[in-house]
Amino acid sequence: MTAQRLDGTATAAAIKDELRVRVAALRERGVVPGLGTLLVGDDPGSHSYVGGKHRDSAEIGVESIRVDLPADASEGEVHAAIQRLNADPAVTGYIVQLPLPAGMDEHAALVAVDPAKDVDGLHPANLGELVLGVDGEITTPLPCTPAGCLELLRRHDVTVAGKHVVVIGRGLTVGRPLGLLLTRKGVDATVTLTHSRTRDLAAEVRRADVVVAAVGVPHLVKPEWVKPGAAVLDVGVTRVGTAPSGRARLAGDVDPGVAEVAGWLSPNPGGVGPMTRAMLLSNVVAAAERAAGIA
Ligand SMILES: Nc1nc(=O)c2c([nH]1)NC[C@@H]1CN(c3ccc(C(=O)N[C@@H](CCC(=O)O)C(=O)O)cc3)C=[N+]21
Repeated sequence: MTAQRLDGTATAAAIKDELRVRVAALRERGVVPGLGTLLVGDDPGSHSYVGGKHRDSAEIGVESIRVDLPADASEGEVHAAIQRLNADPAVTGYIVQLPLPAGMDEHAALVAVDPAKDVDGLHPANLGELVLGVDGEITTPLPCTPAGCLELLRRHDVTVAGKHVVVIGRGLTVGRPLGLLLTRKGVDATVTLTHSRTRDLAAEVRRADVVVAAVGVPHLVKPEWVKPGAAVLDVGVTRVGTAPSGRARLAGDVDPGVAEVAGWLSPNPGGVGPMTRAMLLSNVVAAAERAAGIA
């Protein structure tokens, strides 16, 4: 492997160390931050991610409020749970884990979250700030995975200003908000946002200084597609079977051969996933500070 490793596990640990200090300061003032999760159904990936979020919270002194509903819960039950989380003073912020069971209206669920408690940064009011607040500092929570991608690059001194970033995937949680974030003043990347109808994806990727793959197609990005020295972030993850040990076999969006061509590569697991969780905690701590009147 020639590419340098964009180590999300180590970077997330450093961020958690910083957050632990801020949580201790809040607790000293009698403010106890709490992270809520609402999980509907039994998707194994979702269960694993939600478990990780609560483990991280415990590590830095953030309380956990976990609400799990069965796969056959009604839309009314989901919305009742959202209203309880909105009203619960122990919940500083919470997320509605996606995807919701097939047929359930995800947009309606995201809109029902109190924007002040939306630590996913996915409420339309908060996503709207990414579009409308182009110039100034924004104080609303940023979507966790896009923010995690930028922070992972920043903490490895990989700059994006003036560079060409090709994002693969236009989904709500990663590609679409990442494009908005990258083109903000002060970040200043030039972005190509590609998707399933892009005509020649390989040609787009070849022009990229930075590639972010967030589609959930195993090993989509091939070594021949990558400009030598480019930075590559492998965001997507797909369960591709079960190992003899019983553990899920996971595959990222980036072919392992890319490590021979890229200048920087985020491992998967151990790259953007832990950063997503660190940014979620960062949003919770910032929300608690805002609620306590701390700048
Ligand atoms: N409302 C909402 N917000 C989300 O942020 C959200 C979501 N829904 N739905 C699903 C995706 C996916 N996601 C991940 C978070 C952490 C890891 C993570 O920590 N992964 C570990 C491995 C964990 C494992 O082995 O299962 C790693 O990459 O090293 C992965 C994926 C958040 N998402």
